[in-house]
Amino acid sequence: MSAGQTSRQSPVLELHRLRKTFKVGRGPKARKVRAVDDVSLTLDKGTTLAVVGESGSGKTTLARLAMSLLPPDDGDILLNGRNLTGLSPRALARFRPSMQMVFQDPFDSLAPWHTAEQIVGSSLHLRRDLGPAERRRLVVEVLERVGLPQRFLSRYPHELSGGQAQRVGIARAIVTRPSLVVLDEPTSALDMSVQAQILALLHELQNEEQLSYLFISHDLAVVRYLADRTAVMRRGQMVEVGDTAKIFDRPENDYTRELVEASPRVTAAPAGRQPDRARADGVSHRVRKAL
Ligand SMILES: Nc1ncnc2c1ncn2[C@@H]1O[C@H](COP(=O)(O)OP(=O)(O)OP(=O)(O)O)[C@@H](O)[C@H]1O
Repeated sequence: MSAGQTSRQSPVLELHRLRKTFKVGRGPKARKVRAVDDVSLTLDKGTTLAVVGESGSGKTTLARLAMSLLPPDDGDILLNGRNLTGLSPRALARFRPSMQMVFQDPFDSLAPWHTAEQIVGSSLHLRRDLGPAERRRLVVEVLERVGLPQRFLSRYPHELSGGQAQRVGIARAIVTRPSLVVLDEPTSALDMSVQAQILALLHELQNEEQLSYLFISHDLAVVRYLADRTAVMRRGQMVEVGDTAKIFDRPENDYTRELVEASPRVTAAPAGRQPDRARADGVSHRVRKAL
């Protein structure tokens, strides 16, 4: 497909036969690592697609490709039907507000010398139509939306708890009303009770704003809570993808089965019961209690 081509009623994100190889080491000891090897995936509007797999399986590389932060060696990336592959950095910049990311460690991802207002407002830098008052109004609104009242506007990251900092990270991501939000282990650096609050917030925001999440995670209990569909990666390849309940209850691939069985906190949903994220059947007992 050619760059910039569109199609109607397409998924929010389409990854088509993506490949990415890294060269590791130098000289005669140099070798190639196939970080992402022929991976195709789609993400529909208002849904969550989780990508799981052991460390080094290629999840982060796939997320960076999806965000067009890294060029693929081969394959296509389509956002709302537009092919982003091969676009110049300048052309790509126009799509940046539509693709946002929430990072694992909120403190690492927030500039320490900026206030919450500046951090969230930075996402709006392309909105030249906004005057200072309107920009501030949007920032106040989104911070309230994530549970931070106006007094947080002037706070610096070091004046925030982990959960509050992650709320600022989420506000920064959603203030542009993005088509795609990549959640890169957004709760794994947080305390368990805070984790549950952030998950509940992400779930609520998705329902209200029809957000589409590509969710990278190690925590299968959390995946079961948040994801409609789950893709399992191993050594750069997609070994299985499907509805989350099916992946967890009736995995077809041996590796998926091993992964699910090795995660003690993931329980099977009761027979005959439809997966319902709101009931949080599969979420760990501790997270469920806190929700
Ligand atoms: N910039 C890079 N240069 C060289 N090799 C890389 C680079 N980025 C990733 N890799 C390699 O690609 C493979 C996939 O890495 P990736 O970080 O995508 O996996 P992951 O599943 O996200 O792992 P983790 O869960 O530990 O974050 C690994 O073998 C990794 O060492």
